[in-house]
Amino acid sequence: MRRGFYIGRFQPYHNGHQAVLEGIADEVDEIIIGVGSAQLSHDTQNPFTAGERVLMITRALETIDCPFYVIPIEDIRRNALWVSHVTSMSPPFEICYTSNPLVIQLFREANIRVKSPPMYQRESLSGTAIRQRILDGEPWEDYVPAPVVDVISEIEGVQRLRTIAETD
Ligand SMILES: Nc1ncnc2c1ncn2[C@@H]1O[C@H](COP(=O)(O)OP(=O)(O)OP(=O)(O)O)[C@@H](O)[C@H]1O
Ligand SMILES: NC(=O)c1ccc[n+]([C@@H]2O[C@H](COP(=O)(O)O)[C@@H](O)[C@H]2O)c1
Repeated sequence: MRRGFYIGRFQPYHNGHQAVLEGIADEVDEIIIGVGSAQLSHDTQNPFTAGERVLMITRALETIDCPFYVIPIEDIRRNALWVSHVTSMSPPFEICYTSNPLVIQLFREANIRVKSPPMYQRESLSGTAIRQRILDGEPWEDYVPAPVVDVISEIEGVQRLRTIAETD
């Protein structure tokens, strides 16, 4: 059984993440998606709770042809221990997919194979750009899978982000 691990904050989960996961689905038998910085929510860079992000990802991947698990992972203060923390929370995996330089370094030092997927339309497909569009009142819905639009609507996420931004 070949499992791949993909980590991100997913604030929100967007079409770039979806494209990466569709690619990973062709390479492994099962996917583990780590929802990073799980303890963070209700700030302008991290508006959504871990549970809300789990909902976005689970619904967006409903039709993917690969079994997957979504697990929240809180940050810890010691980078040197972080990979052990991750592996203690996750089903076993043999390859980590990430483009984050610190994550690459930490996994390589732990002798876990790392692969960096290509970036898709990075100018528009980034959590930062999408949060800014929401705040600016510009259309953002085309940059995330349709179920993510539904989840953000269900939790009144647009209003939350705007309210938080006023006080942050
Ligand atoms: N457009 C994209 N195409 C492919 N991979 C992406 C894209 N955007 C982000 N990623 C990757 O997805 C993983 C998770 O990223 P993350 O959740 O931080 O998204 P982000 O869009 O970079 O968010 P933010 O702008 O909030 O930091 C990282 O490895 C990141 O490099
Ligand atoms: N010491 C730690 O807690 C530690 C170290 C490296 C990455 N992380 C987390 O991993 C995730 C990486 O995701 P991104 O690639 O989206 O930045 C983030 O949530 C980040 O906080 C945590």
